[in-house]
Amino acid sequence: MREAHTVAQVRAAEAALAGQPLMDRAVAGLAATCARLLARRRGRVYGARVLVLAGSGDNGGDALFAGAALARRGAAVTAVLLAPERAHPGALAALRATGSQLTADQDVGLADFRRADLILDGIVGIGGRGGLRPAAQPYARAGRRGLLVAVDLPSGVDADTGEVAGEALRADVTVTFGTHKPGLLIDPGAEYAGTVQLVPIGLRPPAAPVQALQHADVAALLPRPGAESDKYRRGVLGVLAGSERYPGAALLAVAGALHGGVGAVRYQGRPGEEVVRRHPEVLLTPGRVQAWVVGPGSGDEAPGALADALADEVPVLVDADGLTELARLGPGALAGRAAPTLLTPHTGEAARLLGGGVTAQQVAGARLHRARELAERYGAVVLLKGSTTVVARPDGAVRVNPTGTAWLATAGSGDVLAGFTGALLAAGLGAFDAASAGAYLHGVAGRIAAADAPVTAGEVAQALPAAWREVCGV
Ligand SMILES: NC(=O)C1=CN([C@@H]2O[C@H](COP(=O)(O)OP(=O)(O)OC[C@H]3O[C@@H](n4cnc5c(N)ncnc54)[C@H](O)[C@@H]3O)[C@@H](O)[C@H]2O)[C@@H](O)CC1
Ligand SMILES: [K+]
Repeated sequence: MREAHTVAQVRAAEAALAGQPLMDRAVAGLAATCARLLARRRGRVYGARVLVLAGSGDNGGDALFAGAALARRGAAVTAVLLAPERAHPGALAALRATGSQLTADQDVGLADFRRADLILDGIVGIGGRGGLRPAAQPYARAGRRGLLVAVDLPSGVDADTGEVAGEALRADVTVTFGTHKPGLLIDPGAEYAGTVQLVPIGLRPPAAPVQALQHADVAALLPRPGAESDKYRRGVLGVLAGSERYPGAALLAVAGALHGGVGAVRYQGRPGEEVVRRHPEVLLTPGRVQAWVVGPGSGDEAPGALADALADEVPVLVDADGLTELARLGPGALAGRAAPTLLTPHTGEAARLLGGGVTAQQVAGARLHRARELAERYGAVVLLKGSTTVVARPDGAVRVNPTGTAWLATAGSGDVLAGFTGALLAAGLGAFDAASAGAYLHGVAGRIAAADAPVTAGEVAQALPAAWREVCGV
């Protein structure tokens, strides 16, 4: 599991270790990574051209110290100071002692930026506020041929949220210290971070408010039938999806559901005959279910379908047209429910649920904040889909999904996700776990099915068993 902590938590954990050589540990890890990258790229560190961009705080200090370490191994290092009068004095002295060039001339800096083999972005770290300052902005736009290594996080990315106000430096590798920061896991910030490497420095932060699960974590959550299981004990999922107008959504939601570890899927929507023709395993008779999926392709039938599902005191996953109807009704529609509700909006649906003129673009730019806001307002677990899928609980706990491929942005992909995740709910997972495991496996299936080429939602559903096997290591 990757864990991410807020700036305040990092500061508190650092304060608890006052007197320990935290910066030395950070710099040692940073310099070792840079040396490894240079050796891989050009065979050796000796003779490499390295540019250090150093701001006014300890982030700049880390970059300058690492530059000094590389200079001692024969790299030709230039440091550009963005706030010369406030640069870290000890780190400046260390770099000066190697005979490296120091300058405050940004034209020299930009020329070196374009031709360096490796650039260290130490403009600003967890102390950064409010986006890049004007002196740093040209570096976010300039072309380059070398690798860019962000120190702790890419300058311009908000550490706590992943939001980017204006511009940010785009890194190939981010070397982060002590713990991940939420902004490294959540888009748009995550996109700027490249590959993230964690350098342990001995911090002991509290429970992480933001987590990213990995294979073993998800494998531990997935349902496994015991010797005593029969189809009813493994759970039955009810699907209220599809309509005369949109029968495809029903087929895809059911296709996802059939791979989600339930004993049976009970389809209660309109195009029942077609569903059974394609999926003969499906039950059409009414009866008890352990969870509902409602909304994909429900069209005009969404109001009735949503009311039916919410009236049943079992977990309910609301998607697509169900969400549009819920946005019309408002959070009050969920107020009386004792069983969990899971909402799976894309950014447009999330904007509608939030109301008040919030746009899809605003949701995409502040995923963490908006997912938490929705979860709190509706008292429901929210799975906010998109370039980084974020799962938020009403108490603010968040899991960020690390799997997926841009090819998953295809028609019907969300229907498969809804059916599959609903099945995990019916199989007994809590809403937070079902949402995180559902998004995770759906992303792995997308990658397997797409293999770097366009993919259909049906193919993603077919790849779910392979994803399940990969994640469980069988
Ligand atoms: N505190 C510690 O124990 C450790 C800190 N470390 C490093 O220290 C960094 C934090 O250092 P600081 O607290 O000095 O903070 P930073 O170096 O991140 O930035 C603070 C400085 O940048 C200025 N600043 C704020 N926003 C800016 C912006 N948008 N553009 C330009 N300048 C801006 C501030 O005026 C302040 O002088 C971490 O990111 C990490 O790199 C590591 O060495 C590990 C140990
Ligand atoms: K930085």
